Amino acid sequence: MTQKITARDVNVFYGDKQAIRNVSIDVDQEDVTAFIGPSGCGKSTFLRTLNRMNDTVASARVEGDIRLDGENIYSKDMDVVQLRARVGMVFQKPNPFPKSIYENVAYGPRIHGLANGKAELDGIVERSLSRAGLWTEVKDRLSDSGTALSGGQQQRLCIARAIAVDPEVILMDEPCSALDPIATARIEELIHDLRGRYAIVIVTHNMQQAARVSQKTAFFHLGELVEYGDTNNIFTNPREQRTTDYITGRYG
Ligand SMILES: Nc1ncnc2c1ncn2[C@@H]1O[C@H](COP(=O)(O)OP(=O)(O)OP(=O)(O)O)[C@@H](O)[C@H]1O
Repeated sequence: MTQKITARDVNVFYGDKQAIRNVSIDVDQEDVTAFIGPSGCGKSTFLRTLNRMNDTVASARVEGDIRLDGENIYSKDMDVVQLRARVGMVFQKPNPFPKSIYENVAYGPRIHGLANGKAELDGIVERSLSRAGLWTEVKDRLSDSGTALSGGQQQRLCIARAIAVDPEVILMDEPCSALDPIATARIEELIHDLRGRYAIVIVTHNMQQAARVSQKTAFFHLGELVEYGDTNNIFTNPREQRTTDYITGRYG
């Protein structure tokens, strides 16, 4: 297993309030890793440390060591725009730009200078939409607005947008929580298809979803990483009482 991300002794504060306590974790390249835990336990906060999205929150402070392929992502030399292309993110609520489907996907490659001319850009757009499982549905209406798509299609468009800049890691923060069961199933299938090409980390409230899509599961509680291991073990044979309590529905 190749470790794509290594995090050591990570603490996150919002002002005086500590949201993450001494979290250390390795994220494997080949796996889908799920972050689970009750509301407010810090899953999203920790996820957002992995591409420095917390930089956008004025009160947030991150301590500790987080590396992408061994490179310290909090070092002064790190180009955050570049980092967020390498570590893409998909949010809870689909958030396409109010632009055409084509532009939603083409925007990133264009600003990162990934395409040499229109034909190459067209190729990236087609490949990204195909990988996101959306191409056949939208290929005849690429100039329609991204916001006119259904919620599930919008979320796949956001995944295509992340894919378009050729990321190494995709972070997903409850990507299905605004979607119906059919759209959810499509995203879960898509996560299966994308596995291996990208390291994927998904925050989910839904334990069945974590069990279905992930190979590794991390259980967070009150800002701590209580237990981390193979998804099968976490759900069938957890080591910690707090994990047992959570997966058997005693809280959360
Ligand atoms: N921008 C912020 N400013 C201040 N406190 C915050 C901020 N964002 C999160 N918190 C606090 O940090 C803690 C962890 O929140 P976080 O959203 O990471 O948890 P979560 O496990 O993802 O929860 P949920 O599942 O409800 O989204 C909570 O106590 C929350 O109130």
